[in-house]
Amino acid sequence: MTSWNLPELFPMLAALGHPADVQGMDEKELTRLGEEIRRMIIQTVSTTGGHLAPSLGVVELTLALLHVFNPEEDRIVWDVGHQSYAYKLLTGRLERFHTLRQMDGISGFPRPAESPYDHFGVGHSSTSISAALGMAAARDLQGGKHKVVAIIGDGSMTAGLAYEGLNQAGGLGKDLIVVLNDNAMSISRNVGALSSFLSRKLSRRWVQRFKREAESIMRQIPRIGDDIAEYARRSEDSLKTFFTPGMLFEAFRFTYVGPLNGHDTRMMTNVFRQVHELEGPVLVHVLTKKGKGYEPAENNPVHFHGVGCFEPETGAAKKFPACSLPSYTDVFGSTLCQLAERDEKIVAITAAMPEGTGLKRFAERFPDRFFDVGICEQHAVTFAGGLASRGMKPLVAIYSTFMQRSYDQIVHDVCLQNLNVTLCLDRCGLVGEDGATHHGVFDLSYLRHIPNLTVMAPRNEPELQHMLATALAHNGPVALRYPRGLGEGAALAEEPRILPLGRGELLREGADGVIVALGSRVNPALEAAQCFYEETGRSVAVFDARFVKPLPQDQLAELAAGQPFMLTVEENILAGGFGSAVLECLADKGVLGSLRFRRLGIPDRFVEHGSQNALRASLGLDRDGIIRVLRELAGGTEGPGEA
Ligand SMILES: Cc1ncc(C[n+]2csc(CCOP(=O)(O)OP(=O)(O)O)c2C)c(N)n1
Ligand SMILES: CC(=O)[C@@H](O)[C@H](O)COP(=O)(O)O
Ligand SMILES: [Mg+2]
Repeated sequence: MTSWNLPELFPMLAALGHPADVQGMDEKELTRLGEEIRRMIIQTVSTTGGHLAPSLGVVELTLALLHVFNPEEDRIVWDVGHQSYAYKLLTGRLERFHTLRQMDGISGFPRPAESPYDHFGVGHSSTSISAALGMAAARDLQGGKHKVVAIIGDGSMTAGLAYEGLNQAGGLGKDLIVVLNDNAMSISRNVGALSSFLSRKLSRRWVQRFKREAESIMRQIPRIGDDIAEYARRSEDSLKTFFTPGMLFEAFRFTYVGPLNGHDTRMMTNVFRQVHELEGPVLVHVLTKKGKGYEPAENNPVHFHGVGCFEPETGAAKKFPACSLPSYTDVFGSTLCQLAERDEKIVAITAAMPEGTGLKRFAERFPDRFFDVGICEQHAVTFAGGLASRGMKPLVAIYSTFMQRSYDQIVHDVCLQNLNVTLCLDRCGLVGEDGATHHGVFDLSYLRHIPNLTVMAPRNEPELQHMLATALAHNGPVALRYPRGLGEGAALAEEPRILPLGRGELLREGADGVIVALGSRVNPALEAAQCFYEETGRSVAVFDARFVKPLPQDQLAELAAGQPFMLTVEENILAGGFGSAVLECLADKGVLGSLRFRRLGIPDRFVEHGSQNALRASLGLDRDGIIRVLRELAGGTEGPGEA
């Protein structure tokens, strides 16, 4: 794509000198520009992967916003930001758009470090209203006159944080515009009472019938019935207002406008111009279609929510070398179904991500024991606590990065009460192209210090099976973390077994040093030790700790005895992570002695986007990185400390 002749293929996009140029365009030009934007997004994402359907759904909305609001002065905050590709194309990133989500390329989400038009960093949902309100409060304190606009999806409106923002906005009464992009979809079909409320269809027939029946009832009221009926007839439009979603937002003291056709640019620009002059908080409700303008995505918005490379002509996934390996997510999902067949107390909870967490099959097999709570991670954990308090065995499957939202619920509503809740943290470690907002690199540090909680990580597929069985059989809360992507190719176990708690496994003997690895880093450690032996004749032991809590303390103390060095390897931030736990253990046992000790993990900074393998290599967490540290330790040289 770098060789594309942009002026030839995308003349209007290429001619855009400044986002404000959109303001001078007429309806025809905006339509043509929208077609170019769609074509660019489809072509680019077909080779880079990314959030296709969300971005295609807001092309007209983005054009209407930039036709009325000037991102030089006005502040525009996208919620999640996965739908911001059109916005990026219109705000100076056309030339770099082909680097989308690639290492050293532009991010898949708005990032202030990337562009002055990205007014707030997003990626986790439902933050836009709070952030926008903060910007409005700053504006008013600084005597500013610009507008602040948040664009939030109906799925993101299921999170409590959104209502915390609405509530304060209504209380403060500041000028603030919230655009609700309602496509009736989260990643899957949207769930919850709000979703059905928002999508309530006011059929003319239903309203007519309601009016007839209501009128006949009113007229039966003695003496005053006719007057009331007349009054009701005159206030007919309040009937519609009463039944539109407006009443919900008006309860938050927002002026409600809508619902509008979110693909009618002209009409939206007219409405935004009027809204621009309104005072106080305003909510504009637009109805859009996820994947609009690309039939495969319109027909399958779930698949095309976040998609890998595909053939633009058909939407078919681009075939990479046939790979039959199951993903960790697949193994999790199938094993859970196997265990749930024989234990009806097992129930499963997702926060709007049944496909991503591998719970789709469980939902189909055990519909009564499956709960999609919407994008409500905090609620999910406390809801599980409630289930466990009544003897159920709830399992909460939430990506590591999103589980960060549930920290207090894990402490207060699960571990403090020592409840049988299993937390399954998928996407732990470096997730790749989603980048800094999505890497699951903090969970070991935010979990291992919580009393009563067991924390473990599998090195391969059968270990995941055994750990899931162990977790669901354990009396007390358990957290299980595993990476995004394919497994190691280890044969699945016919029958998952219960592991001895707090016991690791020595996988390779050696007296010339020892590597203590965890989860996804165990196999690279084994490969590194073998390469190091072939290179130097030195034999380094490799130990899979399996448990971060309870740590296999006695095994670690025995392992350290007599060894020249110990190296820990984890895909978690070093601060407070697994290596820290091992170091604390050896220090507390007084066995550090003259042992040279090094920790390999994520350094004290946020890691950008790129492929998982490229990121692991850049941080020295792959086989070659581990070999480099073995050479330093064997040579007695102290390395640079944290990578
Ligand atoms: C806190 C949090 N949980 C989960 C996600 C994963 N996620 C990303 S987009 C999305 C659905 C958002 O739905 P909506 O806001 O309606 O946007 P749409 O994709 O429909 O445009 C989810 C669940 C997230 N980004 N943040
Ligand atoms: C935007 C968002 O937060 C999700 O769509 C996320 O990108 C999904 O990640 P996976 O692709 O790992 O399921
Ligand atoms: Mg939606």
